[in-house]
Amino acid sequence: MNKQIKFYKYQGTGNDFVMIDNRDLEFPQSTELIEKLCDRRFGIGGDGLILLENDDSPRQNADDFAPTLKGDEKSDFKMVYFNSDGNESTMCGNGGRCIVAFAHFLDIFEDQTTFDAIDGLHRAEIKNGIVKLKMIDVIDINNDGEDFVMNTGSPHYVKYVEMLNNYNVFKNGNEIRNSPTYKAEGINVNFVEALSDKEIFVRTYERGVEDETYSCGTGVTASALTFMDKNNQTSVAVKVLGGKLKVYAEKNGAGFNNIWLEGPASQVFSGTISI
Ligand SMILES: N[C@@H](CCC[C@H](N)C(=O)O)C(=O)O
Repeated sequence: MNKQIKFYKYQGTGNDFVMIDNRDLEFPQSTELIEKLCDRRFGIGGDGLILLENDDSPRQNADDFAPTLKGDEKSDFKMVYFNSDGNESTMCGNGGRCIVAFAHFLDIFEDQTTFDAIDGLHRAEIKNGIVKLKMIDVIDINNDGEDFVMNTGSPHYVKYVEMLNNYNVFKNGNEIRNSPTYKAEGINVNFVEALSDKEIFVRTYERGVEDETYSCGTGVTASALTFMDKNNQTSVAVKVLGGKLKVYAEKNGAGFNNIWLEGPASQVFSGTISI
């Protein structure tokens, strides 16, 4: 007999996700099923799939993220993220903003929340469809030739280019992602063009999607930090193919802390699918 799965589809600046309320742990998780649900022809379609679950993890390093959480107190929910290739992956910034909008829709919190993700606890707030998400601290920004490499919850490569509108993001992103240094672990590759001293344009080739997406939150964050570092700034506006985001951060030694990613996140449609 076919099983019916209730799903919601969310997007944050065009980075789109199949969202499932899995607080009852009934979702029959498998790589094949998730890949199929994310398929744009045979499934619902999405750059990734996200499970919203109850947070049952013992707290680790909670102080930085949520000083209000003590001992075995729980956060409001847990985010489990999978890329469209069906594999569980590291943090997704736009997915994080979308799950906050989803948890708000489910009445899990009113306007501010703390949730657990693979890279630790995240604070977030929502107002008029705009979600502001606190990202993990970035310890340092490394150089690879003239380019930059860092971890903003997921691994990112940042390269500055000109005429980004006409740039071959798929070809060049795929080449860097599959180069000997990065092939095994994989890396997300961001191409950046400065539009002014207040705004950058970012296009990203995503690991696990193995294609360019309309936006990548952890990639936008990484790109923004390189620009803010160079220009000694505490915020920057970011244009992506799917809309606009903003990043705020404070310099801390070789890295940054108090990093926030802000932008729209919304429900597109919902339904049931038989598997
Ligand atoms: N779209 C994401 C990044 C998702 C994770 C990435 N594909 C990886 O596997 O590292 C974002 O918005 O941050």
